[in-house]
Amino acid sequence: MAKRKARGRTMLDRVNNASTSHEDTEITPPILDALVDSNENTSPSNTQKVTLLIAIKYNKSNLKRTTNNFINKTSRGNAYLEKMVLKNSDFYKKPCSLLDIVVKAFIGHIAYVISSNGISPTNLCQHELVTSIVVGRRSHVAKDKIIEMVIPVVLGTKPKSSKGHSAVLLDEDRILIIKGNSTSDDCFWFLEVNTTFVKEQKKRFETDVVAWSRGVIGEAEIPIVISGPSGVGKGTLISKLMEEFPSMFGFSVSHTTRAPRTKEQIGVHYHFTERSVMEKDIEDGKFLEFASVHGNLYGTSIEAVEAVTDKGKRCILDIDVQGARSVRASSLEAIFIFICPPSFEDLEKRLRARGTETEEQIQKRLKTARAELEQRNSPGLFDHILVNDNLDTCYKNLKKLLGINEGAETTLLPELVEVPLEHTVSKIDQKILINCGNAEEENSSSSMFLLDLSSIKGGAPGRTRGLNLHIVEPSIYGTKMLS
Ligand SMILES: Nc1nc2c(ncn2[C@@H]2O[C@H](COP(=O)(O)OP(=O)(O)O)[C@@H](O)[C@H]2O)c(=O)[nH]1
Ligand SMILES: Nc1ncnc2c1ncn2[C@@H]1O[C@H](COP(=O)(O)OP(=O)(O)O)[C@@H](O)[C@H]1O
Repeated sequence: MAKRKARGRTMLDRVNNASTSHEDTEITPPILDALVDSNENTSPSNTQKVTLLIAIKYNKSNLKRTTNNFINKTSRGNAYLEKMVLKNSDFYKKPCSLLDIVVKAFIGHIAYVISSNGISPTNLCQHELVTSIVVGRRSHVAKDKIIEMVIPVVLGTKPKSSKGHSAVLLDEDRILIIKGNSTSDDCFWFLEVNTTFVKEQKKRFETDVVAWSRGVIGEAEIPIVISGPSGVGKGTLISKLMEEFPSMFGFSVSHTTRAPRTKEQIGVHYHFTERSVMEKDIEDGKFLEFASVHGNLYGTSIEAVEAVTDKGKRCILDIDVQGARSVRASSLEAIFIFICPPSFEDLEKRLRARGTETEEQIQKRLKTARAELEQRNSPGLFDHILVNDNLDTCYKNLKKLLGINEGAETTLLPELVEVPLEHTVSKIDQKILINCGNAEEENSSSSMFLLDLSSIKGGAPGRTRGLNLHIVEPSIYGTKMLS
């Protein structure tokens, strides 16, 4: 540790010395000066795949830089340093708080600035991680290095307040953010900048888009989409599954504009909402899918799916066939099951016996049901079709295809560990070494973790699953797996 620190200082000094002329440059938001341009010796000849991350602490009184810690890694072995200069410009509506830690990652010509504390022109979220994206077109660089700044549309639930974080550029698609002072269930976040989902959203919004996805330790299974005509027994089957395996499954609570039924609870069965509110949220990209069913709007919010995954549970979605089609077309990986009635007459009987709809509504549902039943064999849409004739038999078949054995164990949540504010990270292929030891102690072995990202799945919209976290035990040159 001590060695790494000393080497870092030397490299930073070199850049400082090589570029002192930039010290006084007045810099436009967001306060970046890509000094690397003036220092070709340390910058790679072309900057297509370079990671550069520096965390700097700023002092409230005079905003002087004090280098706290930096990590310098490149995916090609090339390395260059870049310095950030922070000026107390008009850009800041308020003075910097005591410690602002800024982390920046370059992907090609784009610099992603991830700040802990309000480094954003809007400066709205003082205590939230705020994402700004800065596009610096280095080929057109004149005096001022940064010629364009873009605040992207930020999708997904953001990480909550953090005093500091480090970051690792994983590939050209996503940046891993490690929050300090957090436990491992809320510590690992992915800022997706160019994944398939983000690319789709960029087209949709016609602007820059980034998306947050929380990393979940362990092998959470992919979500289950259950579809089928109204009254076939979807809700009944889902309730049985959740009652028998409460720690294994969680229900994605949809939004709907329809009125609640007598026994339905807000936030449990549905989030009942106004059409105008829901339409605005859809417009803002908060929904994974939505559809107009029987004259009402129904939709699955990204947050609804994330809320289940965050609890380490497997998410179940009860959605209509249009919704299933949208999810299939999206980047959310899932298993798709269609529940079929033994006959149309049985379906009608069940709908009537349920007694929750007026005759007019029943007629609407039956009409839709015919169309839905026709689509069950639509190529590539459903993975399984289950006939719900005898309820117990159908339930057994459902459990079988989900791979649940009789008397299955409930899911064990992984042991939690804490990553402190002060930590360093390094990356070797898909493995991230997180050193939380005291920098002054050479053999601070007690808090070193290895985060293995080689089997990650999912991602925005929704969580990134399959992270494996190990405690590194240098004394025996081994690791202990936590997930
Ligand atoms: N696309 C989509 N469909 C949904 C969603 N939530 C519920 N649905 C579907 O909307 C339809 C009507 O649901 P509901 O009003 O609860 O009536 P029920 O199916 O007769 O109990 C059903 O086919 C549900 O699967 C959703 O979030 N998205
Ligand atoms: N296999 C079955 N045989 C007879 N009735 C059933 C069966 N499965 C469900 N039901 C009943 O049918 C009605 C509709 O079921 P429900 O779960 O509400 O359907 P959905 O959620 O698909 O609209 C309910 O009254 C339920 O008790």
